[in-house]
Amino acid sequence: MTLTPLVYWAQRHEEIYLLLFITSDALGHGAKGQHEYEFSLEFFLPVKSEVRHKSTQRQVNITVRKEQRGWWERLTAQERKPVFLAPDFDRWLDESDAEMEIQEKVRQNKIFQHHSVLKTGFLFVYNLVQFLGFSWIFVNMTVRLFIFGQDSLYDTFHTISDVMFFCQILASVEVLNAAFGVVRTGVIPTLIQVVGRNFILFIIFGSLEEMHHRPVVFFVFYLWSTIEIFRYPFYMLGCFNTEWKTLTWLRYTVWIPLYPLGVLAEAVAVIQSIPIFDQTKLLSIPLPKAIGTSISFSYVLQIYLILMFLGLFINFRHLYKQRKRRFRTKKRKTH
Ligand SMILES: CCCCCCCCCCCCC[C@@H](O)CC(=O)SCCNC(=O)CCNC(=O)[C@H](O)C(C)(C)COP(=O)(O)OP(=O)(O)OC[C@H]1O[C@@H](n2cnc3c(N)ncnc32)[C@H](O)[C@@H]1OP(=O)(O)O
Repeated sequence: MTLTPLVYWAQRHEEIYLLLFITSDALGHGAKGQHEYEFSLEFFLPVKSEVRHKSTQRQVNITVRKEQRGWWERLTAQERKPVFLAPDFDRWLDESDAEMEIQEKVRQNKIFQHHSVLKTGFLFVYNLVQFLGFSWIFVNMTVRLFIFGQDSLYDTFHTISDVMFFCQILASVEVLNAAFGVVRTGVIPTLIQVVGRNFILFIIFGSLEEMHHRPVVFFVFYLWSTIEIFRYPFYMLGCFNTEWKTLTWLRYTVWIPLYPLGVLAEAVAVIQSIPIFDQTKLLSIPLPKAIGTSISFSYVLQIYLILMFLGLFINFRHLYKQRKRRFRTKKRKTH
């Protein structure tokens, strides 16, 4: 038995919406089981041949595009409305409301485009500044290593630290970017990365002069900057939705040896600093007079050593997932 569905309709200047309700009692037939549904409409004016539709078990949504933009005084060519046809009040708008809806969409679109240009510009400049900073660090350290050999390991802090301070303070922006959804990444891995590095830079190296001449500074700075000279240009290309395959591969591969080595170098720095904090009592936590002593900062460092390996585990897993995701989907243009 062929049934006629209930058809609800609404229009916009460019489209017609039809909503078909497929119920067995459509138009009062009250029949059960599987049925065929059929209806025909002669539209008021010509429409385009391509039709979009989405169905669920009980309804079908159809969108038909008008051949010419405009407002129709009715849906069908014949003046008498077919019995199965009714207005879709959920989507019904009169002509002026539909016009306002279009204007609102255009306005929203403009705002979105404006925001998107600002966001891209901001990210591009941020990544460029970081790239230049870390490149300067990397090139400077490499050249000094070639010229001065082993001696260069002992004065890394004095030659490099100002630029490293600048880049790492600026890197805090990445936590905000992640937190406010400016980039599609997790807050926790970014926070671990930024807090972890800044702890080493400002507390271990920055506050202890005794650490400034240690070769460990060289290894930590070199490992940090090596990944960043690939990561930031990768993001710069990403701002324009493009990529260079080799760079992508490097960004998502070089961390595999660098990250554990980086954490190892940072751990060595923390371990080397423990006796210095013990001797100097720097940053020690004072206790009430009744107890009469203070807690050495080295206890905090021991806890930090454990956190470091936890951080390593979380970020290693995160980077591994990002790598898998990246090499699974190849949706970007390649150059
Ligand atoms: C809660 C506080 C606890 C503190 C505990 C402290 C524990 C300490 C542990 C410390 C361990 C840290 C050790 C570390 O310092 C050692 C080293 O760094 S060694 C050197 C090697 N290191 C690395 O390789 C890591 C480098 N860093 C990173 O990769 C990132 O910082 C990280 C957050 C770890 C991962 O990056 P992300 O999640 O952003 O991954 P993606 O690159 O895949 O990006 C995801 C999407 O976001 C887009 N994006 C991200 N940033 C930008 C940007 N600046 N500009 C434009 N676009 C950006 C990116 O393109 C991706 O988008 P899409 O998916 O569309 O391509």
